[in-house]
Parts: sequence; C-alpha cells; structure tokens
Amino acid sequence: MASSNTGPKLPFSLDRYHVSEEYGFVLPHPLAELPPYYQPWMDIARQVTDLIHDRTLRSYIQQMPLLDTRFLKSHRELRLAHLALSVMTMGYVWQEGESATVKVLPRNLAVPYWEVSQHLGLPPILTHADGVLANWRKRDPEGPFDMENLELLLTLPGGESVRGFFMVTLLVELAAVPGIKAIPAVINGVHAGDDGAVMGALEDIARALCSMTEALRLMHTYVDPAVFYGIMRIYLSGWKDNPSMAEGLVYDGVQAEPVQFSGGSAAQSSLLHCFDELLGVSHELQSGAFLTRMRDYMPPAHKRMIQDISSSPSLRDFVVARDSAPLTVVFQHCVSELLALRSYHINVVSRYITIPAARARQLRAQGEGREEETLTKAPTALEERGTGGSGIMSFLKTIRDRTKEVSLSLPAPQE
Ligand code: HEM
Repeated sequence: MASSNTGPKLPFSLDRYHVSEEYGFVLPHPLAELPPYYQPWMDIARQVTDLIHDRTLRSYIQQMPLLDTRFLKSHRELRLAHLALSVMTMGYVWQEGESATVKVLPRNLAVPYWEVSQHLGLPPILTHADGVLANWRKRDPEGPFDMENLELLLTLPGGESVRGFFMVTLLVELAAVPGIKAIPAVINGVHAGDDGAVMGALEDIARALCSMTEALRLMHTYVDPAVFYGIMRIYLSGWKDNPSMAEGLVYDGVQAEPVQFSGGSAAQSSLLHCFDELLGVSHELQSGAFLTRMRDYMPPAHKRMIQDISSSPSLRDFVVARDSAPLTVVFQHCVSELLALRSYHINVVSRYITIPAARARQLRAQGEGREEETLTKAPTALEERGTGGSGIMSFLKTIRDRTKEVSLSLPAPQE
C-alpha cells in the first residue's frame, strides 16, 4: 500500500472488481458447455489427453473448422472457450515433448484463441485463471467443496494428479476468501481511523492465510511428484524464457512474428499479490518484475484490484502511527502467517521439482530409463525453472525474505 493519501474511490468494495464474497477470485459456476456451434472445439478439448496419447491431437486440430467467435456472448462462455482453446494449444505445442515442438499454431486455432483472449484481456496461453479458477464442477451440486466432490471440466495428461493439482489449488483459492473479503474492511478502516475495524479484519486475514497453508498440504495426498515432474509439467509450460521454444510461437493469421508467453503458474493467482500490497511487502527488482509481469496473466479486473490496494494509504504506516500493541500484534500475525505459507510452499516446490529433478539427472547419468521411466521423460529444459519461467529456489527465497522485512516489533510499553 502507498504512503500517500491518494487512492481508489472509497468505500473500497469487491464487486467493483468482479470478486465475490462467496468465491473470491474463483469463477462462480463455470459453464461446462458452449453453444452447439462450438461443438468441434469441445469435442477435441474433451479428448486432448487421449489424442496426445495416440499422437493424433495435432492432426485433429489441423482439420478443425475455423469458427467465428461472435456467437460467444457471456463472460462465462468466453472463459470456457478460453479454457478449451488453451488446453488444445498446450497439447498441440507439447504433444511430442520438448524435442519436437512447433513454431506455428495453426490459424483455425490461433485466430479464435487470439480473439477470445482479447475479449477477456487474458493472454493466449493456459493461465491460472483457466486451469484453476474456471475449470471446476461439483459432482453433487448440493455437496461440499472438497476433493471428493470436485472434478475438472477439462484436463491434460497426468490422470488423477492433474485433478489433484488444479483442485487443491482451487481449495487454496477458496480458503483465502474470508481474507479477501476482509480487505475492504482494512482499507476503509484505515481511511476512517477505526482501529477496531482494522484489527477485526486483520484477524480474518491471518486466519485465512493459515487455512490456505492447510489446504496446500493436500497437494501431498493428491499429486504424485513423479507424475507432476515427469508428465504434467511440460503441458503447463510456456514459450517465454524456455530454451526448448527459444523464439516463441507464431499465431498464424494473427501476426507473422513469433510471440512469447509464460506458462501457467499460481504466481498468476491474485491472492498473494493482494496480501503483499496490503501489508506493504516490496519485492526485490528481478523477482518483483516477474511477479508484476504475472499480473498481465490475470483477469484485468483482478489486476486492477491489486493496483488499487497498492495505491491505498499504507496500512503499515497506519499501524506504526497508532503505536498500539494489540494492532501491531495482529498485523505481525498476518506477516507470520504469510511467511509460513511461503515457507511451506518452498517445501512443496522442493518435493515436486528439486528432488525429482535431481533424481532424473541421476537416472539419466546412469543410463537407467526403465525403472523410473516417468521421471526420465521429464523435459530437461525446465529442470532449473518454474513453468512461469523463473529460476525457482533463489526466486522463492528472495520473495520470502522480502516478506520478512515488513515485520514490526511491538511498541515499547507506556510508562
Ligand atoms: C505442486 C504444487 C506446486 C508447485 C510445484 C509450485 C511451484 C511453483 C514455482 C516453481 C514457482 C515459481 C514461479 C514460476 O516460475 O512458476 C511458484 C510460484 C508461486 N506459487 Fe507455486 N507451486 C505449487 C502450488 C502452488 C499453490 C497451490 C499455490 C497457491 C495458490 C501457489 C502459489 C504460488 C505463488 C503465489 C507463487 C509466486 C511466488 C510468491 O508469491 O511467493 N503455488 N510456484
């Protein structure tokens, strides 16, 4: 948050950013079907995994008709269309692994994909907003939001681990909702000088951050590290900062020059961007630039919310100025929970990337491919990088260390 008094229109409210008090950034009730005219897309999108397995996805896509995007009317239709075209594109590009990628996305996929992306303000690549926020359905509509009752609308290779990866991430998004809901109360409370309102809202945020870490723990139950590393990861990767697609990708019929886009990553989730801006976390130049770039992979209204939190009067300055022990304690509680979430996330990344990468290197060096075939299939270009393209561990640790820097110590007791 900024230290000046300029900022967004008050009172700050979530509906201005298409963020709901029930679902947060998650798309409520995503559609599972498009109008019948778009059946050729849905038929292929639903079979992407099988067609990749048979190595026929590329030829099916090449024969697909070029459809007009004008008949996509509602936001939810556009989101499903973007998801379907994204899943097809990731499959098309990576069907043959990292060694036989393509330079050109065919016109009958590229043109509508570009148009739908323009409508939504999203890039023409699979994003967190597609794979997680708009890719869920409850098996029993009256049942709870839990792993047993959630399924994907569209999937990619990796079987149950893909469902695990996207749906656990969805549960993290949902666990954050009470915290997101509390953000307006913090901003409006700071504006009104209402310590009690700010404290209550910060308590909600600390609790939500703790529930997000709890939800993240489910990754270990539902996602197999060898499947994640060896099979799934390539389909989430992009064509920016990726040595196996160094030039990028030509979207045929859109422009002649290749363009580069980062792959899908929860760095594109708006959650931590919001909490960082609220608490005043300021990131180091390089990691900050990466995170800022990830905002271009979010729905524009969500990105605007982050920017508006950032230009609101500083919460941290307010807490310091109030010089109140209970307010400082609750602010610090939020910082500690955010740190705990980031530290836990680093463990997850180590289990799903660093350790399998080391094992895959070892197996390759020994020339052993059979015993742990899944791991040795992993793309080598991505060993040291996240799907978003970052150099992983130093990046994540720098971000965690910068989070620590907003910590406040308790005010000295009054005489
Ligand atoms: C198997 C599970 C996961 C793995 C392997 C993983 C991996 C990574 C990697 C490699 C990065 C670096 C950026 C990039 O290049 O993409 C990253 C960043 C990030 N991830 Fe994850 N991630 C996982 C799950 C999650 C979940 C469920 C969330 C919660 C929504 C999350 C939130 C973030 C955030 C916010 C960042 C940006 C760095 C930060 O702000 O601390 N990740 N992740």
